[in-house]
Amino acid sequence: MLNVDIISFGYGEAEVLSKIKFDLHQGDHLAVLGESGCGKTSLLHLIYGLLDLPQGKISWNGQALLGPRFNLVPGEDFIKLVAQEFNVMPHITVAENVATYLPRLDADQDMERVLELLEVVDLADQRDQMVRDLSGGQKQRVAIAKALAKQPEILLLDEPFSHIDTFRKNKLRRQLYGYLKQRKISCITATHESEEALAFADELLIIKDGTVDIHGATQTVYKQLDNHYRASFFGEVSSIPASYLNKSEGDFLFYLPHQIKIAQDENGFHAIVVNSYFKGSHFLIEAKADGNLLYFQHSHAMEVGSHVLLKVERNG
Ligand SMILES: Nc1ncnc2c1ncn2[C@@H]1O[C@H](COP(=O)(O)OP(=O)(O)OP(=O)(O)O)[C@@H](O)[C@H]1O
Repeated sequence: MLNVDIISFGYGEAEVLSKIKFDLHQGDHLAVLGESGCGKTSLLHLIYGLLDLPQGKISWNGQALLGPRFNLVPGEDFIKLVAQEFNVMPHITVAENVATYLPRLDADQDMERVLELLEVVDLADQRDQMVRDLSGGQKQRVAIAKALAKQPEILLLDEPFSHIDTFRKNKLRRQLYGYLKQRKISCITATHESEEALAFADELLIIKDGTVDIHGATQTVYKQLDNHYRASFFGEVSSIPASYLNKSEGDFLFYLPHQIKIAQDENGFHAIVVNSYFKGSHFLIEAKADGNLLYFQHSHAMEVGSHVLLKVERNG
């Protein structure tokens, strides 16, 4: 089990992370979400041991994970990090890159392992290509295969599919996260991609202003997207005055598009359609209720200026 207890961490005087405490069980997948600059990369680098943590403690199965002050070569054998500036060697082939960390005692066995990993990241056909000739997304996949070669117990992925097109992304995610689950490799991903977090992570951790905004099982967190910051990772957020909803919990309540519906009876609040955006399977309708912009889904485009009566359903 991974135990993270960051009391305080900063670069120099400025504090970047504080009071971040969580455990992650073997084989579980945690997705860390947060706005740019909130400290996701710093968190991964602390866990990996690229940074020293003066106040707090991080350990894996009881063994402290220490920074460069204590560990001349950062990182332990059982933990791998695929950083945003992925670490690949350009002047050797894809297969040779992946084989870098293998024991090299049995060439056939090594090649079998390399091919298995290249299948996971969909690069088997490129195995003899020089890495310098690959695209950014392909290099990123080589870095992932390389990190997996020696079967780590924990894999840290910083924006793992940022360079990869949507077309390929979904298949890769299924293959990679499926492989990690099957091998019980714990995984922490820092990501902006809520879809990936929802579909593949067991737990979500949302960081705000350097500290934990919410942490818990994915579906539990999803049911508690009740502030603007949290909800904004999962779609367009509508801020609706509590008075419209006859509620007294705060000035505004926050809803995602699928939680706002057209009311079929008179029990609703009025809004005026401002725009319709085609989303493929549906339209996203932008409407205004007094000065507040709202977003909801609808099966077809709506005429600009038309009146709608809306209601909300938190679990809709
Ligand atoms: N080496 C450094 N020296 C000083 N400040 C740094 C250093 N690295 C990061 N920071 C600062 O620490 C804060 C957190 O940065 P970090 O890269 O951890 O955020 P992030 O959430 O990963 O951002 P992004 O999503 O944009 O990658 C930022 O304000 C950043 O400017």
